[in-house]
Amino acid sequence: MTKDIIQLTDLRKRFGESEIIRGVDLGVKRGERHALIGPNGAGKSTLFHLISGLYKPSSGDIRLNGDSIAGLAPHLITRRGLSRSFQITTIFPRLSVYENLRIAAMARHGRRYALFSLASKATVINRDTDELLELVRLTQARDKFAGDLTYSEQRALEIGMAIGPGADVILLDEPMAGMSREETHYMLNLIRDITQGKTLLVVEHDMEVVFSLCDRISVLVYGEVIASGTPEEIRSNGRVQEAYLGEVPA
Ligand SMILES: Nc1ncnc2c1ncn2[C@@H]1O[C@H](COP(=O)(O)OP(=O)(O)OP(=O)(O)O)[C@@H](O)[C@H]1O
Repeated sequence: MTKDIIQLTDLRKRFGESEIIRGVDLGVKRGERHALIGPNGAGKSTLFHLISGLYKPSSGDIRLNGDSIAGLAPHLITRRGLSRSFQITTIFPRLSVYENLRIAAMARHGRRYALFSLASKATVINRDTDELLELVRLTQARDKFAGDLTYSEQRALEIGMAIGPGADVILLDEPMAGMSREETHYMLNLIRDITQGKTLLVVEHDMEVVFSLCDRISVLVYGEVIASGTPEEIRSNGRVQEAYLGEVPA
């Protein structure tokens, strides 16, 4: 089995005349935390949409665990063990925190679940939901409407929804967007915890977060990966310094 759990090969995406993803080769190793960074409009969200199945590639390949998932529908990709969160909030505001997470926990058992008896279904799902509540640190808020949570609690719930189905690979799109320093710190610890033993691919603009959280970083500029490496390698890369104009922490 390949070491790369996600493998992109000469991946391209065109919208009409414009090629937004221009021949991306990228490997994400099993068990690593990998950041995808790049200036606004570089194509980071587009790349996430391609990996998670929201967009179909114009050409090239996407492999998950060695198998091609290029062009598969999002729910089929989730079933193969890849979940993502979105920049926009995807929780159900008029359901409680517990009910939201219960929906995500139900997705964990897929078709196998239909074979359980009613009683064991309830037991397994309640256990998984309690575990999720604790993992995203929302046990105190379990009975609140999701819509009444603070902003950072909503983002934590959203991450819970993304990991609920039990994915090995988690894609997070700007998890720190709009957060204060304190909230960022809280979220950073939470992400460290929930991605323990899993693979994380994260798009994030906060360079301090990227450099402290991730094992490897890839830099996307105008639809091309200009560098991929450890934080040290990325920090000392001339092309990255040029693209970032000193935003990379020393
Ligand atoms: N559906 C679409 N149709 C046409 N152009 C699109 C579409 N989606 C994205 N683009 C274009 O692709 C380019 C890359 O957009 P994308 O949102 O992927 O960048 P990004 O790196 O995620 O930016 P940001 O950091 O600002 O979120 C932009 O120029 C955008 O206008």
